[in-house]
Amino acid sequence: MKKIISTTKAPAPIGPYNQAILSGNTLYTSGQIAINPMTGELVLDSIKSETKQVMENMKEVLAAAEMTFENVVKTCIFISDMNTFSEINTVYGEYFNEETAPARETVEVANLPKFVNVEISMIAIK
Ligand SMILES: C=C(N)C(=O)O
Repeated sequence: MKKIISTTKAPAPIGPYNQAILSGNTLYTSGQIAINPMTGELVLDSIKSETKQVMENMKEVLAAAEMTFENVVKTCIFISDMNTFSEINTVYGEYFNEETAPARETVEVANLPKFVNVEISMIAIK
């Protein structure tokens, strides 16, 4: 069974995808970028504020599926510049308990939608 997860508390999709799909007990989120859902504007002031907006958006997507970061088992971080890795980790780490943090990969990519600097997707289990 495939259930579409949707919330106005996170940015609306900017293409032909949904914010997340729940399949059984598993939630597959789309990649979040730093769009402020209230204004529709990108938050690109600093890599830290950009990462925080991404994580806040993701928190709302998880909440729409009645989940939290505690449910997350895997994440994928796409970044435009590996030199920002440390700052992204600092913000990202504030959302997870170090001992139960999910599996993850981080990859530098040539470009991201809307020319943002970071995009994060997650898989979570209920
Ligand atoms: C932002 C996205 N997740 C996308 O364009 O696929």
